[in-house]
Amino acid sequence: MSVLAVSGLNVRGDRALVSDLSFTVDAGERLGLIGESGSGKSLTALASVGLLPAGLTASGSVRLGAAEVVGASDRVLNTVRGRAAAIVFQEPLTALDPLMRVGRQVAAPLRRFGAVRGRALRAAVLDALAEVRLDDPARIARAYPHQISGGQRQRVAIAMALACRPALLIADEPTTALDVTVQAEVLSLLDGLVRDRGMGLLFISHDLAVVSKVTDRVIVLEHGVAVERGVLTDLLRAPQHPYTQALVTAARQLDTALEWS
Ligand SMILES: Nc1ncnc2c1ncn2[C@@H]1O[C@H](COP(=O)(O)OP(=O)(O)OP(=O)(O)O)[C@@H](O)[C@H]1O
Repeated sequence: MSVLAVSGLNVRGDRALVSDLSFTVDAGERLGLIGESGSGKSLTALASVGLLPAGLTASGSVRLGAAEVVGASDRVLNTVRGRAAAIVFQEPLTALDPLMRVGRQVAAPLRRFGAVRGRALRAAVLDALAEVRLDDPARIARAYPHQISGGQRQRVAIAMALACRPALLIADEPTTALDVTVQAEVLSLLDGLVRDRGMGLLFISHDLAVVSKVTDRVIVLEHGVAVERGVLTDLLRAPQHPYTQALVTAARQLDTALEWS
């Protein structure tokens, strides 16, 4: 069953930003959306949950769980956001309130979706922080976002996204702002959590090497248009579109450079 079904999606501002895009993500399936900066990846993610910025409009169809997102009211969207899909953004501070202790922030979705209170809620917060492999969850829960590292903040953002038990996790460049070692740890964390929970994953990145670590199937976006799609290993072996060929060559060159460094 599809947890997300996008069909003929168009996003427009004063020009076409995403054009006639169609794809599905089934439960337990991982789809990578790859393309350079400005290719429409984030807008696709935002349109999928009905969060396009003001001034942009979507047409076509986005079915998220049981709801049609395109044209839906906020009332309808609020019933699916969080539960049907949760998003992790590149910059974890987007998801975190700088003035609120981490524990209270993680508690909010747990209270809302898990209906737990009091001591059980405090225990659930610590469990959620431990699940994203944060050492000393009690200390992290007491901290303000600026008192923990970028990697720890991204783990907290992941814990908050997962607290709603979403059927689909949308991860928009979740490791781009992190240094390479932390990046690898967070990718392996995401990989394990998605597998354990049987969630669908829509993983967005400009980096083919990163996408190849967590997804099996990819769509290549160029100027808002899907120019190639397929199983990642096939695409790496025999990219068809010139743009995909350029992405694969660039990733190989980087790999070779790293091997030699
Ligand atoms: N609020 C907006 N109003 C007008 N145009 C926008 C708006 N947001 C994004 N765009 C344009 O839409 C296009 C796609 O943007 P999008 O953020 O989806 O790209 P992206 O592939 O996610 O890139 P990046 O990796 O840099 O985030 C870009 O040309 C961008 O300038």
